[in-house]
Amino acid sequence: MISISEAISIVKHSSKPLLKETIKRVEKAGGYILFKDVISPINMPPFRQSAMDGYALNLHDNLTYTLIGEVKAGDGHQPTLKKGEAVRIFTGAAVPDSANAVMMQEKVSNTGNSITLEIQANTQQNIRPLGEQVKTGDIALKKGSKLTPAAIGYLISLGITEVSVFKKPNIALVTTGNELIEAGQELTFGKIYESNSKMLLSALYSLKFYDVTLYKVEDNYTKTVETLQTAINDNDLVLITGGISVGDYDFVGKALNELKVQELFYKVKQKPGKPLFYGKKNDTQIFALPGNPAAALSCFYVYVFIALQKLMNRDPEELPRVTAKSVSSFKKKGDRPQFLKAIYNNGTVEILEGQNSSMLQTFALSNALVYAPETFTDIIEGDTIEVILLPV
Ligand SMILES: Nc1nc2c(c(=O)[nH]1)N[C@H]1C(S)=C(S)[C@@H](COP(=O)(O)OP(=O)(O)OC[C@H]3O[C@@H](n4cnc5c(N)ncnc54)[C@H](O)[C@@H]3O)O[C@H]1N2
Ligand code: MOO
Repeated sequence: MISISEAISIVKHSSKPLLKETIKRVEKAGGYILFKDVISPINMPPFRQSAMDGYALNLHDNLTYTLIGEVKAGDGHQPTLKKGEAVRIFTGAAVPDSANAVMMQEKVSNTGNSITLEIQANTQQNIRPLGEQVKTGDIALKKGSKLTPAAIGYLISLGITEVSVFKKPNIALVTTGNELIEAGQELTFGKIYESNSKMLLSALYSLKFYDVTLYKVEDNYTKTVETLQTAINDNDLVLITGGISVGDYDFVGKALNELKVQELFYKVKQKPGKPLFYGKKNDTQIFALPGNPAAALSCFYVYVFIALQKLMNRDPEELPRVTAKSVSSFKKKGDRPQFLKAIYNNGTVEILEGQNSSMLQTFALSNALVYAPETFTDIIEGDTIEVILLPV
């Protein structure tokens, strides 16, 4: 049995960025990382733009200008202004080539055929130059940039519709167990509703991983081998729940062995999640999470999260940890370090009742996990303790 810190370090060292390219529609590429530089196909702005509602001027030494026309946003015409002439203009409209300043209308009095400025305009005032943001052929966004909402808007503003991005992993979620039936069906005696797959699917979606395939397998050795083989062949990351402990019908460990999955660790000194398995086959990473739902989710946040971040070359590698003052007391049993479901609030933390790894009710109220190391026996109200903040 290895320690939590050893297990974390093995996951960190064994997961590498998935260096595969995929092409995405820009509007669907939020959260992805650019695989290549994006070159701008146009100047932005594509023409000299007015930044104000007002008047475009061909400057001269006098404050009064003759009004000769109008250009609205979207107009394609280009009036020619002689020195001392002006056109009415609006924000976003093309400034005529012959105009060299725009004065906002608040600083102008209009007499009909002419206008008078309160103060003289400076050359190029209130004109957004052609290509001010980016020029045709320049790098608009560099390889490695994250596609934030602003980046999506920027690329679309350049007329770009598709981008090359780092592929996100294809993820398999495999549930095992004869006792599992799908919510919506009648609950017969001895069965329970299968919740791990939807719970982990939701956790993956919230971290923006959408390429997830669900697999279900009964407690049958041959079927477990077949299902895991397909899941491993077709995916970059495989998350299995259940069947990893020592019972006669826990076939996951034996199946992974038959499939020649390289074991990187099995069993971590922690509560919950002792029978956690982590391994690799070729470039596919495999986590066998304990079937107990709260243990599966706790392992997801502490270990699988790291693998996901590393696959995407994202920071931070681990969920944030802070220290907080406990507002509750907790009696720790046994010598395994524990992750405790808790509510963190502004520097304080409340450890909840009901820490059993079969219980999701407590987890459903939590936004944090308290880390109680091996050396702790009891946590007393007022103690300063380490807290992992969950992305909920
Ligand atoms: N003799 C021993 N027995 C057990 C040990 C041990 O060391 N020696 N460890 C216990 C610990 S700790 C855990 S954690 C569990 C892990 O067992 P498995 O990973 O093999 O999981 P299962 O036995 O298949 O299921 C455990 C529990 O979780 C329920 N479950 C499973 N899958 C789902 C699902 N998809 N949705 C909802 N609930 C699920 C299942 O019905 C069981 O109640 O082993 C202990 N035993
Ligand atoms: O490791 Mo188990 O998760 O304590 O029930």
